[in-house]
Amino acid sequence: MAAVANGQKKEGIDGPTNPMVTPLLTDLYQFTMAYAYWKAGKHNDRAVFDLYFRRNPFGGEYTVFAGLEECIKLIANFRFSEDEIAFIKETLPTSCEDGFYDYLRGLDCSNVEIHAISEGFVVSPKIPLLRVEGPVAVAQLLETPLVNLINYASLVATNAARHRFVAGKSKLLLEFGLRRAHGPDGGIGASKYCYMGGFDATSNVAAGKLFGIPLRGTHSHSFVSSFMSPDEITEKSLHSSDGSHVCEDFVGSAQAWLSKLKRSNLLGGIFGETNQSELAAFASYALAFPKNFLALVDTYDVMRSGIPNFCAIALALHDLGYKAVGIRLDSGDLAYLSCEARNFFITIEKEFGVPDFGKTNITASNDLNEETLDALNKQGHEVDAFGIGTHLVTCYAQPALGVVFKLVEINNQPRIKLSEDVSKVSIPCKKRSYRLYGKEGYPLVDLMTGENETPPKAGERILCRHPFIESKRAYVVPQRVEELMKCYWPGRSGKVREELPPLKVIRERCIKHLEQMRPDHMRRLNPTPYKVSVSAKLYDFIHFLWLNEAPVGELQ
Ligand SMILES: Nc1ncnc2c1ncn2[C@@H]1O[C@H](COP(=O)(O)OP(=O)(O)OP(=O)(O)O)[C@@H](O)[C@H]1O
Ligand SMILES: O=P(O)(O)OC[C@H]1O[C@H](OP(=O)(O)OP(=O)(O)O)[C@H](O)[C@@H]1O
Ligand SMILES: O=C(O)c1cccnc1
Ligand SMILES: [Mg+2]
Repeated sequence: MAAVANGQKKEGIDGPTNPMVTPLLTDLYQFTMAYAYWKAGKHNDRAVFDLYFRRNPFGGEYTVFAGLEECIKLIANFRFSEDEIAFIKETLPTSCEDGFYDYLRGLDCSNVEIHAISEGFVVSPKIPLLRVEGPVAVAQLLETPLVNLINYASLVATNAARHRFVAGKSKLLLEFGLRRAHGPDGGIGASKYCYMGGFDATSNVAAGKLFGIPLRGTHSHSFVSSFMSPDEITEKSLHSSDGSHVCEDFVGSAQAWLSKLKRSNLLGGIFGETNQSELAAFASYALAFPKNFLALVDTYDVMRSGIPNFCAIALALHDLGYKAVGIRLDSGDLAYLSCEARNFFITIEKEFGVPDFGKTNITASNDLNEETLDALNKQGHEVDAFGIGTHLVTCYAQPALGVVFKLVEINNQPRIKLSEDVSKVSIPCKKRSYRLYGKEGYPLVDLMTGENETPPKAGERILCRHPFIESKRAYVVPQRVEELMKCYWPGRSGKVREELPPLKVIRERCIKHLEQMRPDHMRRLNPTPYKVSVSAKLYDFIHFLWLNEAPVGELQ
C-alpha cells in the first residue's frame, strides 16, 4: 500500500465525517485527569496506550477492524476552539488554574504517534488495533473518542461480514437499516461499515453521497395501497424502448396480459381476480420507470395477486422492448414464496417464450438476520437479493464490542493492569505484532513481541506462547510474516505516514482477508479459536512484571 511523506499537516486530512466529533466528545474524567497531570507537571510524560478488544462478537472467532479513518481525521484536526475552552473552564472547579486553559489552547496531536492495523483487516482479541504514543494528558483525552469511533464501526462491519458469510458470495446484499439505526450517526456509520464488511449497496441516500456507496431500493407498501383503481391513471401511454412506437394504453395492455395468464393451462389455476388497485400501482411505477420496473408483491396476496399483476406488467413492458427488474417479498414464508414465484416466472418463460423471464430478480426482506438467512439456505430458496435493516444496523445479537484503551508504558517503563479475571490483565510494553501464515496460505497465529525484539522471519522456527497460560505454546515455522501495525500518524518521529485508502479499496481488502481465513475459524457453530500469542521474551516479561506488581498476601 502506498505511503505519503511525513504528511502530518492538518490541512491535508479532512475533519471527521460527523461534526459532533470534536475534542469535547470525551468523558469528563479525561479532562479532570488532564488537569491533574498538568498540575503535577506530568502532562508531557510520554505514554503508550493500546486500544484493543477482549472477545470476538456474535460468538464468532473473527472481527473486522473498522473506524480507523475517522480516528485519523480526529487526530489530524484535534484543536480546541475558544468556545470549547470557555466551556471546559465553566465545567471544571473554579480552583483550576488559568495556566491549564492556556495549555489546552496550544494543544494538538503534532506530538502524538499512531500505529494501527489497516482498516478492513480481520483482527483478534488482545492484539492492539491502535497504539497511541504521546504526552499522557493528550493520549488520555483521546481515549473516549477513539474507542467510540472504533467500537460500533468494527461491530457493525463484523455483523455485515457475518451476514455475507451466511448469504453466500453470489447474493446481492442491501443495507436497509437507516430508519431503525441508532440515530443519524448510527445510520450513516451503519451504511459505511456494512459496505466495508461486504454489503453491495445501501438505501441511505446521504451515505451514497458522502462515501460513494451504490444506492439501491424498491418501493413501499404505502405506494401500492395509495392507489384505488386503474381509472386513476390518466397518462397511460408508453414509448417502446427504441422509441419506434407508442403503446397508447399501457394499462389496458397489462390487463390483456393478465387475462392471457388467467387462461393459460399452467398458470390459470393459481389465481382468479387479482387486486386491480395493486395493478394500478404497478402500472404507475412501470410508467415512471419502464427500464427499472420492480414491484413489492405482498401487499394483498403474493401468489393470488402480487405475482400475476407483476408478470402482467412485466410482459406488457416486454412487448415494448423493456426488461422488468424483479419483485420484493416482505412477509410470509420467504423460502416457499420465493420458490413459488420462481416457478411462476419459469413457466412464463416457457409458455410465452420470453427469454430469461425465469431469472427475474427476487429480493426478500422482513426482519432478516443470520439465523433466518441460515434457515432459508437449509430449506432451499430462490432469493437473489436480501434487504436487511434492523438486525444488521442495531447489532441486535450483540450491542457492543467492548473495546478498551490501556496504558502499557510510561516514560519507557512498561505498565500492567492486573485483574482477578485473567482475560482482563493487560499486556504491557510498547509492542509490535505480526501475523504468521502457514503452508496452505492461511493465517496461523498473531504474535506480539516487544518493540525492539528481532522480528520473526519466514522459514524460521519461533516459539509462540499463550500470554497467560503456561502450558499453551507451539513452535511455528511461518511461510510468510506480515507486520500488522503501520504508522498512520507519525507525530514528530519523521516516519512515513501510511495513506488512508478509499472506502472501496478497504472493502476489497476486507473481503480478501475474510476469504483467506481458515474455514473452521469462520463457521457459525463452535468455530475453532484463532490463536493469539506472545514471544517467549514478552511472556517472561509479562509474568515478571505481574509478580512485581501484585502484592503478596499474608495468611493469619
Ligand atoms: N422460510 C423461513 N424460515 C425461517 N424464517 C422465515 C422464513 N420466512 C420468513 N421468515 C422470517 O420469519 C419472520 C416472520 O415474521 P412475522 O411473524 O412478523 O410474519 P410476517 O410474514 O411479517 O407477517 P405479516 O407481515 O403479514 O404480519 C420474519 O423474521 C422472517 O424473516
Ligand atoms: O425488516 P428490516 O430488516 O428492518 O428491513 C427493513 C424493513 O423496512 C421496511 O418496512 P418497515 O419495517 O418499515 O415496515 P413493515 O414491517 O411493515 O414492512 C421494509 O419493508 C423492511 O421490512
Ligand atoms: O428500498 C427498499 O425496498 C427499502 C428501503 C428501506 C427500508 N425498506 C425497504
Ligand atoms: Mg418490518
